Amino acid sequence: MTILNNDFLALTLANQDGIAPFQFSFPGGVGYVEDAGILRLEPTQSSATHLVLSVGIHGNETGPIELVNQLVTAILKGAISLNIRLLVLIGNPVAANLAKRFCDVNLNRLFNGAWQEYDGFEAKRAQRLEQAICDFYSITEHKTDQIKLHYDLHTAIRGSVYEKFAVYPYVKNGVYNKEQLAFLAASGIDAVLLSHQPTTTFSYYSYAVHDAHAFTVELGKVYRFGENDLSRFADFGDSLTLLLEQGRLAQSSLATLCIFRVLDSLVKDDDSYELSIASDAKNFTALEAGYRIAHSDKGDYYIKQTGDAIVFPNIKLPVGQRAGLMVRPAAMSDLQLD
Ligand SMILES: O=C(O)CCC(=O)N[C@@H](CCC(=O)O)C(=O)O
Ligand SMILES: [Zn+2]
Repeated sequence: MTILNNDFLALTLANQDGIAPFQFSFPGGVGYVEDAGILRLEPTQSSATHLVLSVGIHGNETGPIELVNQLVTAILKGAISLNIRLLVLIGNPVAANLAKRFCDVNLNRLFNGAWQEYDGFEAKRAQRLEQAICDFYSITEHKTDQIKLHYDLHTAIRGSVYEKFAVYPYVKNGVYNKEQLAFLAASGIDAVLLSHQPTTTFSYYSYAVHDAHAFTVELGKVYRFGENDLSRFADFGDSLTLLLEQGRLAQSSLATLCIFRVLDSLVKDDDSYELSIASDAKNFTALEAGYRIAHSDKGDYYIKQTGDAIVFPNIKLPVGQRAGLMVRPAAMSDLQLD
């Protein structure tokens, strides 16, 4: 069996509930479709670099899905010669077919085993995706000098002052990887948010459980399939192509990266919860000290310092979930880098 027209996305969307595993060859390696939206590509030459590219963890975030599907097609046709191990995950094909962020529960809150507390499609899917990553990285066990990477690609619901940005999952020693930051800078990323606590996101899972260099990467704003301007992701696509072909991380000066530390996670604590932010206000809009950004019958949240900003404001979610992140600009020179 092969992937018709080398179009892994079409195969995935046509088989959203599952697919019998099959193997095929492509110029330069062997491919394994392991399940719906789960594709492993093994180059002929063994490699110490193990890259996970996940897209569509939120079904309506279609731009990165189209970008990665193009890269996969190019590999399968031989237009990109693959020299590292690659696992491609199209996270939520059911929601993608419905043009929805998720069906039952936000998939990107279910990792690190949190799926065990939920029912429904996404809970099963989070378990399946964790298993796919475990299997993929298992080859690195008892080997030295292995490079485990996971870029979880998203697009944001609103526009952003910094169009492309990354979330650096919480790192327990507070030391950030210079090579990864330089890779993000070279890939057209404008800003990086340093998380302040462990979470149940996909990128945090890969960092915490597998010790991978893992990031949530926001490549712009949400659009429907066919409406994305992929030229806006060209820098990221070029960096990925270099990595796939040569196993090298593109590098640029860190000077172009704006750094933000996450101060607080705003949590929707009651049905009465409101955020005082215009529906068209962009992520990273700076706010004045003392401004009441959140209010509910249970309490308020006031901006602590002028210049603090909100990212991912959203109250269309269940009580108990994250309604936004409060962030504060930081200087790159204040970061501990290795
Ligand atoms: O624009 C929004 O409000 C959400 C965009 C999105 O899906 N972001 C991720 C970030 C994950 C992280 O914090 O690492 C999410 O909310 O799951
Ligand atoms: Zn997302």
